[in-house]
Amino acid sequence: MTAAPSIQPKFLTSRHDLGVVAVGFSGGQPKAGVDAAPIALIEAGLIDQLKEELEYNVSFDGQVHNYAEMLPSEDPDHRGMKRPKFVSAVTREVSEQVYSHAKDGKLVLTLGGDHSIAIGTISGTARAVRERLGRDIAVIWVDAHADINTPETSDSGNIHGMPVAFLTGLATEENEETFGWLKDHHRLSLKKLVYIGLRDIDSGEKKILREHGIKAFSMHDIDRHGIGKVMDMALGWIGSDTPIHLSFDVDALDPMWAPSTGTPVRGGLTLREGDFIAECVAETGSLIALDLVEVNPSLDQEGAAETVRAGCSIVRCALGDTLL
Ligand SMILES: NC(=[NH2+])NCCC[C@H](N)C(=O)O
Ligand SMILES: [Mn+2]
Ligand SMILES: [Mn+2]
Repeated sequence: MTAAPSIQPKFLTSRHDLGVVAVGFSGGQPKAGVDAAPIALIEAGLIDQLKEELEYNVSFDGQVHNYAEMLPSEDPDHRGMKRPKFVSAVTREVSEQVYSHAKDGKLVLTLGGDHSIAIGTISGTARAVRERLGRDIAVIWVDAHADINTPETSDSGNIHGMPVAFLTGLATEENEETFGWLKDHHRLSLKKLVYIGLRDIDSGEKKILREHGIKAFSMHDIDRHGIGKVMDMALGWIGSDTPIHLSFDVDALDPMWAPSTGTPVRGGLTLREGDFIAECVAETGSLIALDLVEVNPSLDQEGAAETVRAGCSIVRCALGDTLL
């Protein structure tokens, strides 16, 4: 039996209030099955643990949204993007759901879904925090990938490789139906973005990271300095007076710990390093939102239970489970 976390939240109304959004969405990439992740995580007991062991008052409508009714009748490629209208409509809806929790000062946990859903989650918290506290948020993006392709630099056309470009305004669109709904109040500053765990970055993305001087700690940096020093540097860059949204792609972990994911890359974080990142963010008291994405139980089925377990572990650590 674990005792409740001892975190002192700096930007939330209460230590105990948690909004959960379950996004069973796979339209940002081509592989089916990532939409089943929220159910798998919930069936593994995640939400019950948050209620019973970590003593959160969980607001959750009990629904895993699959957004099938939002599927547009036609959705042709646009600037090379696949399913642009569908992803735009779903992320817009997710943005509203996350916003409605965050505007009340609740911590928000979103269970994905592929990483395109971060267009919704981060825009939702950015807007709520601006309205509620008059501040900008920071984002810690833990991932093997940078997901900062613009439609033009992307080789795949998969929108789960583009969320950061849309959130930061590197990619923009006029049409409301294809991300034109993203306004300034939804956006994230490139200076408030920190990456951890990168090891598979497209050449166009490398150029973007360099040209904009984006703060990024690759696996190379983690090998060189150790995860402890990297977390000190990452959190030092953000500073102690900024609310943090943690967006955790399970493929940041080595496939040894999280094999069931759409774009696995070898040479990743150990589960302990992933948990440590989450614990360090929890310890700051600045966490306002957490995404866990890209768990796909139908890939590498022998590894699915392991991957789900790893995902649950990351979430519990970020919510304070392992802090004294
Ligand atoms: N969220 C992810 N797993 N993203 C993988 C992106 C892979 C590649 N960079 C692309 O643009 O398609
Ligand atoms: Mn990834
Ligand atoms: Mn990702």
